Amino acid sequence: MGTDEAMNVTQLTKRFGTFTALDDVSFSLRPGCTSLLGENGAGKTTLLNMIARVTTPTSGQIVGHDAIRIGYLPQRPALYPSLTPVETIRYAAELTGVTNVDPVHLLKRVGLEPVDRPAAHLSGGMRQRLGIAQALVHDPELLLLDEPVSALDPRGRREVLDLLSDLKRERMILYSTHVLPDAEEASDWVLLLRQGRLLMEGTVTDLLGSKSSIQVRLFNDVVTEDEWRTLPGVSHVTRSGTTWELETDAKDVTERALLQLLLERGLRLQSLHVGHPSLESLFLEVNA
Ligand SMILES: Nc1ncnc2c1ncn2[C@@H]1O[C@H](COP(=O)(O)OP(=O)(O)OP(=O)(O)O)[C@@H](O)[C@H]1O
Repeated sequence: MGTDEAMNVTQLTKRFGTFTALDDVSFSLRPGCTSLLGENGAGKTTLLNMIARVTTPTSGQIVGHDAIRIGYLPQRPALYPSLTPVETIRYAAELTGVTNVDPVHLLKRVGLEPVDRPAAHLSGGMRQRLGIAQALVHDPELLLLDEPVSALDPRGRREVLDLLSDLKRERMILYSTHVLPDAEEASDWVLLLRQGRLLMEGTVTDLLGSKSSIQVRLFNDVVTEDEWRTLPGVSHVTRSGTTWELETDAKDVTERALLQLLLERGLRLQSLHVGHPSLESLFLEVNA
């Protein structure tokens, strides 16, 4: 293991009967924050469960995870609905045999006031932060989080992603998500899983390459798919409802040509949004 690698996963495979949920996955976990990106059923939970030692691999190994303390926030964290945040932390500390935890301090660390309200009455974002605090009780060196933001509203999502960006300065984090922008937010490194296989790994910039997606909506939907396709830089055109999505590797050139086209045709723009390509088109790219 190199000095920068805290844990090595080697040829990890997990089968459930004849079904292979994780297939020959190898990577090294680095310091900082890594996101595990993949669609539903890609094998994210299966991988996290094995790193957290909840389940054992069918074959392959994980080297280094015995030497580090690991905290795990599962997809559906077990919070006792009737316990207040302080009681929740005290209970988690008792279960893990930790005696020196200051619940109020820990709750403040994750941005929660020690409110006198049972977990059942907290907002989704607050409950998730309480779950994170619970996973931090024994001061783990590696924090594993399974889809920590997917069930949250935009505000809760923002709060938790900001918290991860903050926490990654003091410990390693590995979190799973099926949404590309969530992977981009807090992570320094991304592992891309599909159907149990590790498709690629790298920084978000590596994964995206120079691809952008331009979403365009007109008041009159009169431009044809072929016309969008002939704009310079455009490699892929899809349509959802009245919105066209143009994938391009030269967004400025495409945008200019697009505006020129509208001007020439006297068409009015309803909305234009430049963002990342979808996860699906990333997969197409990798498989090409
Ligand atoms: N105990 C099990 N028995 C049989 N199949 C399982 C079991 N656990 C997971 N699987 C299957 O393994 C595959 C990967 O599941 P996993 O939960 O790891 O995916 P995931 O990427 O976490 O997806 P999600 O976002 O839906 O949680 C799925 O097809 C799932 O149905």
